[in-house]
Amino acid sequence: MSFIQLNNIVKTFNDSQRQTETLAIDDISLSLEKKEFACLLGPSGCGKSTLLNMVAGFEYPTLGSVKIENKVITGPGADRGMVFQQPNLMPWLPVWDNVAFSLKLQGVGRKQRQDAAQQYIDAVNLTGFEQHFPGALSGGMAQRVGIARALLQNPAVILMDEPFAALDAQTKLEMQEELVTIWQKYNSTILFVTHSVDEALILGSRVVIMTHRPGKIRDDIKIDLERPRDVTSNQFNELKRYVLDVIREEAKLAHEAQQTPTISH
Ligand SMILES: Nc1ncnc2c1ncn2[C@@H]1O[C@H](COP(=O)(O)OP(=O)(O)OP(=O)(O)O)[C@@H](O)[C@H]1O
Repeated sequence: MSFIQLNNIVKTFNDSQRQTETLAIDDISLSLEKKEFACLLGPSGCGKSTLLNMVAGFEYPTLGSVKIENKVITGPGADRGMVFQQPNLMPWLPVWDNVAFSLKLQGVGRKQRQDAAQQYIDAVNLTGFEQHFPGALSGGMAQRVGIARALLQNPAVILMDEPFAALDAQTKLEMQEELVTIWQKYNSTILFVTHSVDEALILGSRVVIMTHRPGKIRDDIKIDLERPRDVTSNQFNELKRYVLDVIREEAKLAHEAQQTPTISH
């Protein structure tokens, strides 16, 4: 039995005003093992975020089931930490208090929250910035706070929706390296949505490619490259060529299909 199981997922969204429904995901089955770092890659609108949100418990499948440790997911839980593209920090709270926000909600005292936050602040290389407020942080630093906040709950699974998309290239590279270190240190299972082939191949132990909408699994590739990944190596570039070919073919099919996104009632 796999750690996370998505079984025959179909997802439609209804637009009651326009009397239409969108078939976003069409029969996806996917299993993730513990400690996997799976990157979800696919064209815009293919349902990557929807799949992630179902594992998070923010969305539910129309058909099929999403299970973690063989239990159907019925809502968000502390076993799953989410990191979004924007970290959505509380501007009136210093870094440490943002990181430990879930403990504040549980009524945990200040000293305990501060102590609990410290190891995660250190893990994301923000030592010394504990008392800074979000307004004084760069984009990369703010995203580090978001990651530390997710880690503090010691989740078995970290769900990441394009967390580095808004960062500059240099910061992105640093954050990718740090994330791999964190993944190795905390033995996390990560499901990571990205648009970037390079990012998927730098991070993933597995890259799952989706088709254009309605999303299906187009390819599922195990990435055995040594870490840290050498983006200039032949093996990296062979894989990159392969993935780019699949994506180009998918884009061509999408263009040819010229499919209308909605089904009228
Ligand atoms: N709450 C919603 N209501 C209606 N339609 C939705 C909703 N959420 C997603 N969709 C539709 O479902 C499809 C899949 O959306 P989703 O955001 O999962 O795709 P994505 O692959 O993450 O896209 P992108 O890469 O552009 O972020 C899209 O057509 C989107 O418009």
